[in-house]
Amino acid sequence: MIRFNGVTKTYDAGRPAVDDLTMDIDCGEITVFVGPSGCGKTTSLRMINRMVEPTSGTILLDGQDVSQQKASELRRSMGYVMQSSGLMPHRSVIDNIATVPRLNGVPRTEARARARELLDVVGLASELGRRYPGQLSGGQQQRVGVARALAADPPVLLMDEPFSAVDPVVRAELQEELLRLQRDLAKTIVFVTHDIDEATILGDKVAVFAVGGRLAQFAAPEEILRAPVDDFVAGFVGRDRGFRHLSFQEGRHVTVHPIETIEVEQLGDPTVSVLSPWTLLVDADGRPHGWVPQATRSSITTQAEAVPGGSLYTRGDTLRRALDAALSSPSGLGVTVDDDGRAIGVVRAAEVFDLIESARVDRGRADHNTAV
Ligand SMILES: Nc1ncnc2c1ncn2[C@@H]1O[C@H](COP(=O)(O)OP(=O)(O)OP(=O)(O)O)[C@@H](O)[C@H]1O
Repeated sequence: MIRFNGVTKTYDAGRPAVDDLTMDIDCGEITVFVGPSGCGKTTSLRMINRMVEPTSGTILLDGQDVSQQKASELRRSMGYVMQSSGLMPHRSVIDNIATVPRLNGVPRTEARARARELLDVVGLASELGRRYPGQLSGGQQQRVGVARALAADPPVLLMDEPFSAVDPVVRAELQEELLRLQRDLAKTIVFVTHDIDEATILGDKVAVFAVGGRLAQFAAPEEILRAPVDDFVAGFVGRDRGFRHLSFQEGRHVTVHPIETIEVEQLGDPTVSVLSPWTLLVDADGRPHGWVPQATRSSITTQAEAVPGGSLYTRGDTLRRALDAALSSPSGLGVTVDDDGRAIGVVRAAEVFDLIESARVDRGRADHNTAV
């Protein structure tokens, strides 16, 4: 566990960058520091590995005061990933990943072999290992940054806005990847971001910092979205918090209705009759490829002429995903797929709303019972 005990950092004589921070960060979880620019997130993170020294207060790592440990050793014992990936441009990807093990005295061949394994762990093809960082995309560089941080198998990973320099699609992939990795590795991860969406997606716990380095709320993301502790947190969490909160409501009970489908090869075949106003176009494996409206059914002969579909809902995923699938679909029907991506039916927005409403009523009752 990492314990901040009344930690204050004042850089100049002025206002503290971090003000009397007291919090416990649990092992094996992702704790996210989030807040507006300049509120002390990075300073707090860097005090954990002594890149920054506190002005007062103590930080304990598994009960040991970090100020009593050698800063260089402490830093090497924790993985650190930052926004710019921080890779050394004149070293190959493999040698970048092998850096810390080499500093720790691991022989070169062993360190490289481990680095190759890590490429696979972070989802990169092994041939990329021979390239230089400048020959990789931004997203690939960030994956290498994660691999490098994992190379010495540290129990603690410090991540400072690691995904903020990549485009939203790559960013979402990297977030998924980090969650997947964490399911296997169960590291203690402290992750800094200014993006509340990223914080609620990744965090087991989220610490919302206010300007002036004050910890405004520290709780599970669901609680922060449902019950922000003050106006600052409510404002920071933003107008969409009701919608975001749906990410924490499971969609197990959403009804999946059957839907008429037509295979790509059947397009333009006059003998294939279609009755529904919207027919789902699928490939030979049953994967969805858009919609065929009844009105234009006879004129559509290729997949490219079909109406593009919305987001897909994987059965059992959250209510947010179910609702998004329905609302983003041109037919108003959210295409639902199984774990292999095969279409199994559709969900309706109105029915998702009914589930949201009954969950709200149940929660109200539970809160009432707790109160009495
Ligand atoms: N080395 C430094 N010297 C002086 N002041 C600093 C230094 N580093 C940070 N600060 C100040 O401390 C405050 C907190 O900065 P910090 O970088 O920790 O915030 P942050 O929440 O991580 O911000 P951002 O999201 O913009 O990175 C800011 O007012 C910043 O200007």
